Amino acid sequence: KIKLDYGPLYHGKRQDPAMKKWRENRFGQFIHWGLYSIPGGVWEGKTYGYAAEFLKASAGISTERWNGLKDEFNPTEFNGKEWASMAKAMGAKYVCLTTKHHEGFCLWPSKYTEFDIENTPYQKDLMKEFVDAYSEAGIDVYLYYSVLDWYHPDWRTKLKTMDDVEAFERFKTFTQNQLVELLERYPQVKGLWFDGTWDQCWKDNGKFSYELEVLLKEKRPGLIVNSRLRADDFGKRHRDSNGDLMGDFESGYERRLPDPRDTSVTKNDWECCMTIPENQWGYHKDWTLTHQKNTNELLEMLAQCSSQGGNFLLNFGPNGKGVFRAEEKRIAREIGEWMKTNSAAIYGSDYAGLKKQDWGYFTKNTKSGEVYMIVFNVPISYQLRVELPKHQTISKANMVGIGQELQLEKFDSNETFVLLPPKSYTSPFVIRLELKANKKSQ
Ligand SMILES: Cc1ccc([C@@H]2N[C@@H](C)[C@@H](O)[C@H]2O)cc1
Repeated sequence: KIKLDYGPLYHGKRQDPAMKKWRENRFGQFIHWGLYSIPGGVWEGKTYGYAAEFLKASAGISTERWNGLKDEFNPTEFNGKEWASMAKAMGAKYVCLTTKHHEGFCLWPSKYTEFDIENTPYQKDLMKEFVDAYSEAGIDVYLYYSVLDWYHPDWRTKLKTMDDVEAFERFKTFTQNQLVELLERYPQVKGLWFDGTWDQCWKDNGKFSYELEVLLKEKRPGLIVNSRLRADDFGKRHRDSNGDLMGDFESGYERRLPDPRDTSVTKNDWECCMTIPENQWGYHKDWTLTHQKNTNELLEMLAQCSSQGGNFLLNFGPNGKGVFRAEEKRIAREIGEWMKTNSAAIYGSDYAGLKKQDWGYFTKNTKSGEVYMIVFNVPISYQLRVELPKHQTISKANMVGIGQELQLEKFDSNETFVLLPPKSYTSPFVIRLELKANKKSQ
């Protein structure tokens, strides 16, 4: 092992109540909202297909023109309670909102910059309304914060000269001040979701990132931070120079999932963040440009994450007025419908320690020990062939919701056919299993 002064604060999975709640939550809502939400990927009549939150770059917009968007930011239709009730109905147990994305615009009134909500026609502390509404709805609030800041004069991607180093020292102080300010202004916040830490400037500041994690966790005991905050002594990120995770959960799965058979991911807590279109985090006016994931596709991702001991953070991008798209509202409603019947297989679930098979995903409820099959692929034989470890067999199988008991047919020493009534299955369903030890004699 390489000796590190600025590696992880601890090893393994945290077992304190705050982290256990994070783990039980399993399903969260990501929200990207900022000045980029106003143009929505269209500039001077031209539509740009790349991620809408990068429109400044894709359309080659000058900094002053882009920053001028703050004088148009007036989300009069924003209603925190409405947002929170949509998320509640969807079944999200936590939410993560962009307080400041790479553009540097702050959705809260910050003492440390004038590029914030206070200096817009809207003026009000939108973040407070948001945090209060979601907290009152019983949804844990996390805050996304981009270290990368296109607006701030002291931001540097790499530190080439002494001038750069001095500027970046000021930038580090600014960053720390803003983060402490967020924790002080919004005491309900459970954690911070860092982004924009891939540049050399940050890799050269592993010590600072370590001290920042210590400081923030002292300020807010139980605070949860993602793996993107940290760099180690040698500039390694997410995992240190020994391959050990830094931060409280691995957050490198962005718009992608691990291989469903990869059991190594179960060693740490981890989260996949996902867009509904192929690659739009901020609001984009035209979702027809790329594939839009449908509800069953998203439910499969949620099920896979739970089956491998990870969380699923599904992104929504409200427009500049604070309104979600019709597609997003429909998907939220449809996911919520499914969760009403099947959430026992998701909330409080974890890796079941069973082999992944083609019909779908196993999960296990850590409290009850209940084992579930979340089925996405019904074979044309209508027989689910279920393989368990040698010493285990299925004694009972019930469809969750309707409760119907399914016929079982033992096969070989450790396989069971679960027989499905032959009919059309148009959405994923959950089977609750009762397992029993195999009699040694057979
Ligand atoms: C190359 C690249 C940089 C930043 C991102 C940001 N991370 C996601 C979580 C979004 O915030 C996206 O804008 C995506 C791709």
